[in-house]
Amino acid sequence: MERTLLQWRLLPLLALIAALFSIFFASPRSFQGINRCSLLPHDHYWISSKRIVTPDGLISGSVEVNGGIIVSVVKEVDWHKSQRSRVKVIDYGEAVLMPGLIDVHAHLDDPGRSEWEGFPSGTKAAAAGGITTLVDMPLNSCPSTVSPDTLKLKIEAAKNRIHVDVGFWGGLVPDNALNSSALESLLDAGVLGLKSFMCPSGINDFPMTNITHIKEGLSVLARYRRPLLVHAEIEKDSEIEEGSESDPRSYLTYLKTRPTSWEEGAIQNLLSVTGNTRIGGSAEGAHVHIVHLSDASSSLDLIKEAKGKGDSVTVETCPHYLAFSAEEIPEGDTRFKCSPPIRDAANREKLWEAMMEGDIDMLSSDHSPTKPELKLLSDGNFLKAWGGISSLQFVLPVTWSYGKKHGVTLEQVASWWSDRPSKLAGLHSKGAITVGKHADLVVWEPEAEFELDEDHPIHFKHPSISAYLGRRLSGKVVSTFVRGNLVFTEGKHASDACGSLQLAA
Ligand SMILES: NC(=O)N[C@H]1NC(=O)NC1=O
Ligand SMILES: [Zn+2]
Ligand SMILES: [Zn+2]
Repeated sequence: MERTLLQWRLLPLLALIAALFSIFFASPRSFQGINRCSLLPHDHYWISSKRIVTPDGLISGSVEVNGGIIVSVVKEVDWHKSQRSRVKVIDYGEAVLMPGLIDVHAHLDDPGRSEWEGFPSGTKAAAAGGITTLVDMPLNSCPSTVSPDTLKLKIEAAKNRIHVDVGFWGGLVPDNALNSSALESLLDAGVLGLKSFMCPSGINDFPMTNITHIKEGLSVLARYRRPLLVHAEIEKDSEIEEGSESDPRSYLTYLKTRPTSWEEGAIQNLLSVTGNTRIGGSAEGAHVHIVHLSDASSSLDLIKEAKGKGDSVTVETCPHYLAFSAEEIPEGDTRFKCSPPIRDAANREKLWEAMMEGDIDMLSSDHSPTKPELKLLSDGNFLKAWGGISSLQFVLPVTWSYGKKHGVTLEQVASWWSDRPSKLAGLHSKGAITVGKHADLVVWEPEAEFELDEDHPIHFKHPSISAYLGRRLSGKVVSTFVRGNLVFTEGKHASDACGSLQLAA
């Protein structure tokens, strides 16, 4: 008797607890309360768009996301009401839905030089620009990423501070290049591949490698099937005579210090060992990727020739080489200083031609900022200022704005910025809108124009040093999703930094 009474009293209480439980933990509102990684209170939803860029071409339809993964891609005509009755549908209308960009060449400078950029600001800028994965370069942080211990410092520094996914390249330097167990331990620790310089890097603890270092590095990389990225410039006599009275504020003076023969010489030297990467060669499985090509003449011809012979070689260029020309760089405007240098307008047109022909495989930002003091903006001395372009947030609109007149298609943009980079970095769960891949997505409006003035919210640390400031661009990023989390939309970021590390297994 007593027991039944107790049950009668307990039951309503239990029901109340159950109701409260369901309100707090199951409703969309409470989901938002606990998932601070996403601005969207849903884990399972559809995204509709009239222009979805898929590997099979542009479609009008919907993409279903569940648990951070793309679980279906359906054309509009095949999309039945029943499929979407119980889940959220976000309809972006005419805005383009594309795989998120993968930037395989960014210097985030963290730890050690986070006053130059840093993981939080750099990855926020990436999210605002539709970039869903960044691969961080091993130099400009302090120390450089050249060993398992220094990689560990990167991993620690990135913890809970990255708004998009991040992977790392390790450094191939004279200290580790001829020591296969040192390289193996760095590769075992999870770097996606290695990077080396054929000329001084400008960073003391990242010395340059010679061709023997590169050859040895490739033989280790072959076993891991990971790439070597190379800054291909080699020091030759400059066209400026010592002691001459050349004006350091003139861009032409700087251009003459790094002529095309520097790129050509390095590439010639580099390609003397890439034959080993051919099928049946001693370094089969390794791959050489030439970063930030600027010279569209003999250097490019050499690369084409090597590819023709079956060498495993790819090449990237950067939006700044496609947008700017030497002729238009104002006197003393060191925001445009980078290496290799931006060359003349005729070269820029040839770079575009190579992009359209497929001779250049992909794009990367080479976002390499510094403190404004080191850009020497008031001095305007091109020979002394830090070389590096700040562009991270704008690479998509820049590619589109300057590519339009060359007839660039949305599919090409997705190939240059997502598909090819995902393959280079071995990020096989990323890079395309297909079933089973991470739901890394960008929604953007190619037709929307905006003025990059002081009122435009810029998320990288030092907007004043960006050469893009003052430009009018077309292509506005509306939303960015990283593994299903809506990390950026309508100018706002999700509050928590929930990017994940992409370490090679
Ligand atoms: N250290 C570094 O970031 N260097 C980069 N800057 C640049 O303009 N080219 C580079 O390789
Ligand atoms: Zn470089
Ligand atoms: Zn770089």
